[in-house]
Amino acid sequence: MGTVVEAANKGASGSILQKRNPTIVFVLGGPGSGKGTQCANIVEHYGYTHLSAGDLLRAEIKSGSENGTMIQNMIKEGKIVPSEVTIKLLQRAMEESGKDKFLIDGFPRNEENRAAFEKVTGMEPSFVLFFDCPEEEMERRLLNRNQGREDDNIETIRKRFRVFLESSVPVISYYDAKGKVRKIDAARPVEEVFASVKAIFEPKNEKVNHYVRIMSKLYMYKFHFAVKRKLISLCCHRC
Ligand SMILES: Nc1ncnc2c1ncn2[C@@H]1O[C@H](COP(=O)(O)OP(=O)(O)OP(=O)(O)O)[C@@H](O)[C@H]1O
Ligand SMILES: O=c1ccn([C@@H]2O[C@H](COP(=O)(O)O)[C@@H](O)[C@H]2O)c(=O)[nH]1
Repeated sequence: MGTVVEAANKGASGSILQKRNPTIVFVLGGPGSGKGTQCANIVEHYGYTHLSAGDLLRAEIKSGSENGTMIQNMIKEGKIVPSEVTIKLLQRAMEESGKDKFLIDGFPRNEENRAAFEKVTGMEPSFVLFFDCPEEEMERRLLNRNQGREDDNIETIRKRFRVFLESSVPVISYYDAKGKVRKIDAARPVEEVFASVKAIFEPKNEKVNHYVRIMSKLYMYKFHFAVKRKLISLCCHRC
């Protein structure tokens, strides 16, 4: 049995998902910046499927998998779980969902995660949503989160901040150089942050709304199908 990257090299992986040509948005930001909170809002308003890499890893521990102890130790230390493990979980969740619009929250955590994901799945994110928040605010939020997470203690939180700066910020810089980062000031109240998030997701909605409006108008006028297609292509050149 080889690694997921070896499987990708043999062309054995990524194909089912790739065929569906899914939209992928990576949601990044420091621990406690509010990624999960805002993802829930995006799911509600824009119909994305939310996949939190951290949640998938925690579920893997609970399932009693052979990797459980290793994952638990990594999380306790704020370290990054090997790409193989996280990518397999993400791929499985995407495939099993049957959906085609994903918010991948808290991944990729380092350059190796990023390169392996792109190689294994053959897919890149449409864009990266980056929640920018000062450490003091993130620390306050994590210490008040109260969800019984083993890594929400001051010692692990400090380690997670260091890993974020050293390993995850370079991933954000990589996508920034490609013009794919949408940065949000996450130090504001939840509703204000979501107003900025909406502004990023709205243009796509506009495009769909525009198409739906045209279709319903043409349906009303009972045009011949070929004429409808021509009119849509002329009218939707901006889509
Ligand atoms: N804008 C905000 N203002 C104040 N509190 C917030 C805000 N956004 C989220 N919170 C709270 O901060 C805590 C952390 O938020 P959340 O779990 O969404 O962060 P996260 O970035 O997903 O964290 P992690 O990376 O550790 O999983 C939660 O208790 C949440 O209710
Ligand atoms: O891609 C990932 C995502 C998470 N981890 C580990 O899990 C914890 C908690 O992650 P959250 O995103 O805060 O839920 C993180 O500190 C890592 O130890 C990972 O290794 N890889």
